Amino acid sequence: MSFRTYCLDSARLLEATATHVSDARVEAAIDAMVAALTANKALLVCGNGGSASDAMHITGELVGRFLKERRALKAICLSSNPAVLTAWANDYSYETVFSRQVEAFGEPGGVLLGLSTSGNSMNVVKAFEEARRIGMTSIAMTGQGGGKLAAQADILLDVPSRSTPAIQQAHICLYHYLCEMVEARCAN
Ligand SMILES: O=C(CO)[C@@H](O)[C@H](O)[C@H](O)[C@H](O)COP(=O)(O)O
Ligand SMILES: [Zn+2]
Repeated sequence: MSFRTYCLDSARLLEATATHVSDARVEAAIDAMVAALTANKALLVCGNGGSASDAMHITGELVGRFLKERRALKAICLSSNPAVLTAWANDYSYETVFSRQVEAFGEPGGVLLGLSTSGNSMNVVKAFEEARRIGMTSIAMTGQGGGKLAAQADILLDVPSRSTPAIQQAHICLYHYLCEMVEARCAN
């Protein structure tokens, strides 16, 4: 496949995502994030592999800055502390590395944003179970249908594809949009 074809396929998936993921669902995600962050409640973000880097990317935009000068926003990445991840996975289980941190940092009124292209990564699914127990709003960014996360998430943003890298590319577009809108509404 040529790079041109690859780019055109990626563009087609973005177009399909714009149709499949309704503005109403995206607005609901923005509203939940803004409500939490303006109340100084934490936004927790997690994912595995490429989605772990996405979780770091999102929290970097919000703690630091995206496009505007404004106050810091309380966004915490659950995928980026190797001591916590390795100790807990080594002593207990990898399946609970994120739920343990939701227990530590989560609070009623906060938000959990989980990224999983399959929607079936058990550590992300268990983090959503813990978020529900605590009384947090949960947002899942997934591939088509949402997998197991579809039944757990309050708000599902599912990219209509089964290709992990293609879904991740659409996730970047989605979360940059979320960051831009959240930053605009949390400007002061
Ligand atoms: O970045 C990639 C593929 O593009 C991989 O590292 C990928 O994120 C890993 O295989 C993940 O473990 C996949 O997990 P998930 O997206 O199904 O939750
Ligand atoms: Zn990748």
